[in-house]
Amino acid sequence: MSTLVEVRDLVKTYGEGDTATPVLKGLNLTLDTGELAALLGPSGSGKSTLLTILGTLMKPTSGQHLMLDQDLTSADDRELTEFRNRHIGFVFQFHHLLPDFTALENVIFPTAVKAGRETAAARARGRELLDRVGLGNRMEYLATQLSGGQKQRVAIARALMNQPELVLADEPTGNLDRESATQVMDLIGEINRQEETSFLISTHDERIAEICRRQIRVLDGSVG
Ligand SMILES: Nc1ncnc2c1ncn2[C@@H]1O[C@H](COP(=O)(O)OP(=O)(O)OP(=O)(O)O)[C@@H](O)[C@H]1O
Repeated sequence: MSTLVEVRDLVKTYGEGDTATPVLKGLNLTLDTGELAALLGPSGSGKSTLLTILGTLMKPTSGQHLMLDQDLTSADDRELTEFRNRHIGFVFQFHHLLPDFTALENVIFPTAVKAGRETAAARARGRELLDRVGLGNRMEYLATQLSGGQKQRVAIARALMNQPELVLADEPTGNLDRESATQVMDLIGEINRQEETSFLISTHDERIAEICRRQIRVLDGSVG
């Protein structure tokens, strides 16, 4: 397995002076291609902070962040946006689907907007992904006509549009009942096995974490 992501001595402190809040305190972590890893840790331990940095949405205060052998710590905003669009997908606790649009439109719009147009290829990929996540018969449903678990499966399809090497998921099952949560995790596991996409999934749910092959625990600003 090859190394996909590497962070070394990662430090993140919010604020300055009296209000400075150190969150990550020299964290080291390596993720390989094709990993399925759970990110665990008490509330406030810095899981979301780490995911936000790994997603290139925020820079660390100090430390090194490499992905696909590129040094992202020294990249500028334009380079980071391009890198993120090509290589990283996101799934959040709340699906953030556009309510007045169909499942298919929700899957292809973010990519279409970034590309400046909606192509036939994007529509074909969107349809294929919705089939993959078991929503082939719901493509034309509006987001508001879908259940919570179905919406989250649309969000997973959306995250996969650009064939990212890494999908970062921040409590993707946090808002779902047990059965839907298990279905969403089974789906993530299946995609991970079939496509070699690495997943890093923050969760409070040990049952969800056990489904993952690796458990990464954040404690006191570093990985235990
Ligand atoms: N923008 C910010 N400014 C100041 N402090 C912040 C900011 N974002 C997060 N924090 C603080 O950083 C710490 C870590 O927050 P983070 O959201 O990363 O934790 P978490 O492990 O994801 O928590 P949870 O499991 O509750 O979602 C918390 O103490 C939080 O208050």
